[in-house]
Amino acid sequence: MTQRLSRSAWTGAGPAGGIGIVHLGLGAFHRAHQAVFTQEAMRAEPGDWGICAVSQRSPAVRDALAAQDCLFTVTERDADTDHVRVVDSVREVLLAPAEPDRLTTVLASPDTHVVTITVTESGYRHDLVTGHLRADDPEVAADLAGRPPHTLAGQLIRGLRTRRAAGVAGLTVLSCDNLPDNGPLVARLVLDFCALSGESGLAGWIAGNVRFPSTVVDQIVPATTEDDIARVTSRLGLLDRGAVVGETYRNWVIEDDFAAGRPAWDRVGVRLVPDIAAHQAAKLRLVNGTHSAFAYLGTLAGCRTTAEVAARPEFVAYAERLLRNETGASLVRFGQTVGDAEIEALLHRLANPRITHQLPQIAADGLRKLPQRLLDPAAELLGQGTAPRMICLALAGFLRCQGQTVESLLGTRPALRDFPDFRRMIAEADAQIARHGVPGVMATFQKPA
Ligand SMILES: NC(=O)c1ccc[n+]([C@@H]2O[C@H](COP(=O)([O-])OP(=O)(O)OC[C@H]3O[C@@H](n4cnc5c(N)ncnc54)[C@H](O)[C@@H]3O)[C@@H](O)[C@H]2O)c1
Ligand SMILES: O=P(O)(O)OC[C@@H](O)[C@@H](O)[C@H](O)[C@H](O)CO
Repeated sequence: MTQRLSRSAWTGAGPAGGIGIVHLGLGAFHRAHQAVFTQEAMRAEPGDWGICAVSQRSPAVRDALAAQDCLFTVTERDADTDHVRVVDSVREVLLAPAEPDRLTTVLASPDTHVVTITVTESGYRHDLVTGHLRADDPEVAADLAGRPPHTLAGQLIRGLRTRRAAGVAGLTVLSCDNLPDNGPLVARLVLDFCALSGESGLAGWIAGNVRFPSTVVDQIVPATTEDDIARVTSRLGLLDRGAVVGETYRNWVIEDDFAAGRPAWDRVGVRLVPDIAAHQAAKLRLVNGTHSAFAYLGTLAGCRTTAEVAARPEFVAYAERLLRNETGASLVRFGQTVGDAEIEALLHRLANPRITHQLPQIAADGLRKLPQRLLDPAAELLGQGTAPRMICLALAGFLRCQGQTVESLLGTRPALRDFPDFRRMIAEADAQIARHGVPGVMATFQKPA
């Protein structure tokens, strides 16, 4: 039997120093992205920035990493080669529902200066229109009633309440989920929680001591497969059940507004900027908007992965129009233009045949993803008198794939109801798909040979 990855089996790991970061949401993305940047930052500038990484629901990743002294591999995979590294920046793993008191203790520790978050769009439990905490969510209500918390806001509040009571200084909370204004969103949710629990003193302390910078994260990291684990095991000679695989491209932009210390992320390629709005809109609209369009239209055309979609010239021609004339053109509001080289580079990323990003993973939870990815640019184009026809095709694909109604889609961005033409364009796109099928509609975008 192959020996398991561990600190005794793998001698290349760095010293197991102290914890300075708590990460909520121990999924694939955190391991490939923030954990790698943090490892590199600690190599560039040593410090106690080890991560206590918290599984929110399932014990699987916690158990896998706990059996490996928290070590795991990240494979950065391009079209030809794999670059494998062992990551040692995670120093403790927890399962939140099983160890709520340990989670509170580490959130309240004076050594903890940063909390990072990747709990997916649905993990915030916010109202899509108001952006406020959904007090009617049963999990939020149960946390408010005083059980050991299960929700993001409940967990943060319990830690911050304990921190304040112990006289410990504030910290920085960094959402790394694909949500617009993700910093203010988390700030609003914790302050809403305080308002609902009647803790105005705590709310005042949070407003004065805790910072919530927004971030933009970018790296395609699909769910790990058994084949990925088998490959890395044969390469390393050690079994790694915590392995993750991602593309070689990796980007992180953070609004420069920290409460206290942080790892030397700026020394390893992380950009700290005064204003993140343009970076955020560009990433959500170009990368995630194209991903969503491919997920719905590609599924209807019988594809299973983004690479299969991006290998079809008619889809590439469609995406070029989407990116150039619509999602890219909408960035003018942020003072940005999108050139051919950028479009080509993005489509090259999506076409990587060795990254098997399953379309259902991207397609899931569309009502929580599409507003920032495709509806906001559509609204801005409509406001300028431009018809967002490529976006409407993607939305028609979404409605068909997920059995949703236009009403539920527009309910996420009610201002779009002011554009009756928008409904008509989505209906026309749907009629085109009904008449010709997605491959037939896509074929109309292909340049003549
Ligand atoms: N994977 C990527 O390519 C990628 C790239 C950029 C950003 N992200 C961001 O990271 C998020 C997570 O991606 P991942 O690949 O790690 O996914 P994953 O499925 O591997 O992990 C998701 C994590 O979120 C937690 N979670 C899911 N639903 C939750 C809920 N309702 N409440 C609380 N916790 C919940 C899970 O327990 C798990 O820890 C994405 O949704 C996205 O916002 C991912
Ligand atoms: O992870 P989600 O659900 O927010 O969206 C799926 C993908 O579009 C996304 O994860 C991308 O891979 C990523 O955002 C690229 O940086």
